[in-house]
Amino acid sequence: MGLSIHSLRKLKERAQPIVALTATEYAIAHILDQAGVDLLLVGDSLSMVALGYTSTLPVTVDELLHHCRAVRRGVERALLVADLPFGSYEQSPQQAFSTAARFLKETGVQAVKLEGGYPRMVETVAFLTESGIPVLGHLGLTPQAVHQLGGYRVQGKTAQAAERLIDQALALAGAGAFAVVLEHIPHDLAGEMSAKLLIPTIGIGAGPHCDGQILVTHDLLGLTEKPPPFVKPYADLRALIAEAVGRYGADVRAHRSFEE
Ligand SMILES: Nc1nc(=O)c2c([nH]1)NC[C@@H]1CN(c3ccc(C(=O)N[C@@H](CCC(=O)O)C(=O)O)cc3)CN21
Ligand SMILES: CC(C)C(=O)C(=O)O
Ligand SMILES: [Mg+2]
Repeated sequence: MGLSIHSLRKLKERAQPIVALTATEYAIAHILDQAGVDLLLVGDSLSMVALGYTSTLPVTVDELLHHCRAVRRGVERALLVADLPFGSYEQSPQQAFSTAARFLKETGVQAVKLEGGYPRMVETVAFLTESGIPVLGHLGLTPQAVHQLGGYRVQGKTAQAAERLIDQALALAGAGAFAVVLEHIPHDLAGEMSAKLLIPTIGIGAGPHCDGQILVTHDLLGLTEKPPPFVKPYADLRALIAEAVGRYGADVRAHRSFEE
């Protein structure tokens, strides 16, 4: 049996950090799952890293469903979560339910993530969880609101904004969210929120005091041309791929055998 939302809660209770990453397709997802990642998110960031758009806004429900089906075939152990894309859930709890139900029915993901909090998304999270759909919250830098926020800046810097984030996180937990992503907020604030909440926090650019961490896999592996400033690169696959392809090209052009 793979991990469930309850396994994540137990990890928090035992003070064991949750390891999370994004997944976009079958082959890499299989490697990440076998490597022991606890949670895999088919994030709408694939709009940028896999589809080449300049924001997360253009990716459609049908495109994300396609990626979720591919990832699902590669994942046995990790809890599999799908981002609900911009425009597919904000109108009403009913719209969110219809979209989320498609993800669960058509792809086999176990939960959905949506961005935002007070007051509308709290109501939506309650509606989904009461309908049996686990929801991962997402507060702080919510990239689908990039035009509202005026860029991908740190959020929650003033005392008032910090207070508001804490209130929203508590409200999402009260509405039944099984965990919440905290993106690009001050590290001490993320620590305070992690201590106040019974549900796990999963940070990205939010410091080491969260109950878990998530990164975009393309950033971790060094496949992104200009990754966000909070990413520590663990590999340089761009260089590795360029070098391998260079050697292959040299073999081909020299009529060298490349079969043995
Ligand atoms: N590949 C990738 N990785 C991510 O982590 C990611 C995405 N894409 N797409 C959606 C959002 C966008 N993210 C980002 C992108 C840029 C910054 C960044 O450069 N921040 C600067 C200031 C930018 C500004 O003021 O406009 C900073 O110093 O905070 C932060 C988060 C995080 N998310
Ligand atoms: C990085 C995470 C939190 C995300 O929302 C995404 O990849 O779309
Ligand atoms: Mg996302």
